[in-house]
Amino acid sequence: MYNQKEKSQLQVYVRIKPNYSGNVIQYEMSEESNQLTILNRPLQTSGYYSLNFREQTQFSFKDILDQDAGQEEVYEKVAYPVLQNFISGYNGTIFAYGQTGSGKTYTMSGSEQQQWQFRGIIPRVISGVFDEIDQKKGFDCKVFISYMEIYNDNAYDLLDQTHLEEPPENWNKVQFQWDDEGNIHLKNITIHPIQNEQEGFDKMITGNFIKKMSSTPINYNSSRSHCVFTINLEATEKATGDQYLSKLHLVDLAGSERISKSQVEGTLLNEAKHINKSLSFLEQVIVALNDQMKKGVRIHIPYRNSIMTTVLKDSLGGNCMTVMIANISSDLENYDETISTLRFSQRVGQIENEVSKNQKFDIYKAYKQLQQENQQLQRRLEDYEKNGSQRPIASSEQVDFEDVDGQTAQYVKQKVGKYLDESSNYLYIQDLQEAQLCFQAMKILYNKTMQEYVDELQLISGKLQKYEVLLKQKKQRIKERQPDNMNNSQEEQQSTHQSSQSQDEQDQKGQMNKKQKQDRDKSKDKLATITNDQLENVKENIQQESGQQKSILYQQIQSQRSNNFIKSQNQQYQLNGQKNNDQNSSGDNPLIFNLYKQTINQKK
Ligand SMILES: Nc1ncnc2c1ncn2[C@@H]1O[C@H](COP(=O)(O)OP(=O)(O)OP(=O)(O)O)[C@@H](O)[C@H]1O
Repeated sequence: MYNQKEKSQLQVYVRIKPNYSGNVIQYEMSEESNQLTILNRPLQTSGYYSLNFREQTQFSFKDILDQDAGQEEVYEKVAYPVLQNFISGYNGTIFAYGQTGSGKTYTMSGSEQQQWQFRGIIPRVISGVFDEIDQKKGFDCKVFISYMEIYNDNAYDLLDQTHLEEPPENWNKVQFQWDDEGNIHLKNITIHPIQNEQEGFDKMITGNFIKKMSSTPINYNSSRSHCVFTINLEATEKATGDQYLSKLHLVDLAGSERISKSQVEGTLLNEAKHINKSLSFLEQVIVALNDQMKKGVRIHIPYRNSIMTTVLKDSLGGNCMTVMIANISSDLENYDETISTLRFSQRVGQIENEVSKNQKFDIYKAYKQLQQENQQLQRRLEDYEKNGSQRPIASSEQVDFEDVDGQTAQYVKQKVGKYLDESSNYLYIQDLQEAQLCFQAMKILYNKTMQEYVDELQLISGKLQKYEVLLKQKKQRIKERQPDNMNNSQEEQQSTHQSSQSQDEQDQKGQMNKKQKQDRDKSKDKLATITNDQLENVKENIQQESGQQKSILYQQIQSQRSNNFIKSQNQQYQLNGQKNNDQNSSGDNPLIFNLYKQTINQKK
């Protein structure tokens, strides 16, 4: 999107018409650099454009639309960017240039059979304009259409309904008038407001119909005229009342033709001469513009030599974003014309336009502003004459943001903002009024920043108060827990120690329990996997073991018995005096039973 006053190089696209004949120009395309290289040349060349071996065969473009490029792709790549700028208030031109039959009308209007899917740039732009306007919130938009034909260097209105009844020779010619500043004004052309795309299509169809009616039966299939379909947009910003006016020319030029080759006579010869003449005037304008650019000084550009160059004055070297489509044929028979179109396109591609947004000058607004300024200056002059010095501006003369429009207010605020945040080193002030606004902007910014600081400080102090209360509560709790002397604290320490000890013990216990449980679980798991044979083995082992134990016990009991027996015998002997009691030596002796029990328990 362009900002105010920017350089814009003319953009040139090449579109290659599909060729189904075997005799073709061979070419190569480089996708990265968008270069088209012609690889072969015909054995024999003749006619208008002479070729030699030093002929340029490599050409650069904004983009190459090869034979398979569809109408939608052409619209998206070529027309849509121009349309977007047009909606934003910049002038635009799209023109198709090329030899007869190379596809100019197909590109601009579409298929002659009127198949909707093959519609060209003009109907697509009409739809696009209304789509874009729908998105343009905050603006009131009005769209106007005019349609003009330039035939034999005369211009006619294709939307004048009277032309449907009158023969072309009775039609009013469009008049061109140049003002002192070099602007062109048209007379005898109707400009039609349209509300929607359907009304736009209706105008296009009406214009094409009138054009066809005017064609002689001989040139029925070939457009022998230049056609200029123009859309004007008037966009008014609702908030400010500012108006932007932009115009978009969609131009289908007549085909360049080699007279000797076409061998035409009479009317057709006359037409061909006019077409070639106007195209050569177009070429002269392009050459002059290139010259001007190279030299860097203003030279005369011969716009007035033909009506077509007059109409395209703004589009070539003026305030306009201009795009050219060079339509070429890849038929070897058209080699010279194709090379000629390619050469012409390279010269066009070097032209630079200077584009800017077209804001409508509101004379009433400007008058009011000047009146206000004048009053202020007069008062200051009076004061100066009275006091001999400049007094400060009285508050009644003070201008503030409420007195200026939204755009000015925003501009001043942005300027001051940039100066204060140091993205700009200077603060340029145009007049006293702007100086007042700058100071006010600074005051607003200062107050805003101060308010932000105050808010931040209040937030911090609130947080601090909260922390203070929490701190107090904590201190209080600590105090409450501290009784009169340190003993308590020792006790506290001890109890803490004990509790931590018992805690340790509990932990240990817990861990042991846990371990035991784990072991039990493990054994359970093991038991679950033991087979019957293993169980029998275990049983046998236990039996063997208990047998061994029994015999050990038996031996122990025996020895005990004999000891006891000896002891008791001794006692008996001691008590009864040498009396022998055999009863105490029996196996059912309670002493043996207890010993047995004791041993079993030990074993367990
Ligand atoms: N890209 C294309 N795809 C399919 N058909 C095409 C293409 N370009 C052109 N044609 C067909 O070629 C024929 C000639 O095209 P067109 O009338 O657009 O040429 P022109 O350059 O406008 O000729 P003139 O200068 O005589 O008006 C038409 O029948 C058109 O439908």
